[in-house]
Amino acid sequence: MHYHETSPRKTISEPIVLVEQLEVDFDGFKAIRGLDFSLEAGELRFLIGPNGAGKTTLLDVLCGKVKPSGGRVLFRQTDLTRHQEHQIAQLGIGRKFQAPSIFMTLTVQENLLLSMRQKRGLLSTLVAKTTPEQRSRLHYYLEMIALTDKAKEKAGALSHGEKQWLEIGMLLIQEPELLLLDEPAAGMTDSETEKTGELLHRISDQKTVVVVEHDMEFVRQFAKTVTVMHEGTVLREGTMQDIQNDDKVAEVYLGRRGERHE
Ligand SMILES: Nc1ncnc2c1ncn2[C@@H]1O[C@H](COP(=O)(O)OP(=O)(O)OP(=O)(O)O)[C@@H](O)[C@H]1O
Repeated sequence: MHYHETSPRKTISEPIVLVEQLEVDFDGFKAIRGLDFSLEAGELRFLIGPNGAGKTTLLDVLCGKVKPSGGRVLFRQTDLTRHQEHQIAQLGIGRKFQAPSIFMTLTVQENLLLSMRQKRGLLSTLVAKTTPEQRSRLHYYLEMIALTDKAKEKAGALSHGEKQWLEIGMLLIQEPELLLLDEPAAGMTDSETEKTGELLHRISDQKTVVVVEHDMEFVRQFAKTVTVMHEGTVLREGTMQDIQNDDKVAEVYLGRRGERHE
């Protein structure tokens, strides 16, 4: 049962995301079945679970890429199921996909400026004058993604990890309230992975962040609250310690690992 059904409303803060009895159907296959999920503003939430559990599909629903066949999806008071993907982005939900969206021949700072202007719907070109407000926003996010020293370098010359941070910066500069990230540390070196974890914590000081992650070491190190998904629904939710000691979670992972010889 959902906590808000039993708890008096005044004792809890309003969730930023509330998903109730979500159903997603792909040509008769139920990828999400009766899923309940909620997020408080300012959370850093990790989504884990075996392959095919529905993690990516849940992010796809939250950003409007996939339309549910049933249930409710609220962002603040807005019913997301009634909105298109671009409208959801305007509402303040930013999604980072695996495919790169940076312009390799432009500099780090030009990429960030383009992203900032896109949000405003201006047809500005790169030669347009930056306002002092834009400049200060640019510097702020360059610092946050630790690329200030590389602001004038071509994005194509960045390391894999730095490119990922630039992508995150391009989302952040549009100032979404909720950020959805799919395996943000995939393919990174140990040191880049560490820095990515720290970046996620810095971001969650101001925004709500959901991270789909397979790297359990990364989750152990940086997760506060973890949601474990299995077969299209939530299996468990809690701290990493709770999750690690849970028999059902172990069964799901071990069973799967056994099958697949991973
Ligand atoms: N467009 C689609 N059409 C049909 N089936 C799909 C589609 N997208 C996902 N699925 C199926 O839905 C289920 C959930 O997929 P999803 O990608 O959400 O899982 P996941 O937990 O993100 O898995 P992984 O960890 O492997 O990324 C899988 O069985 C997948 O094959």
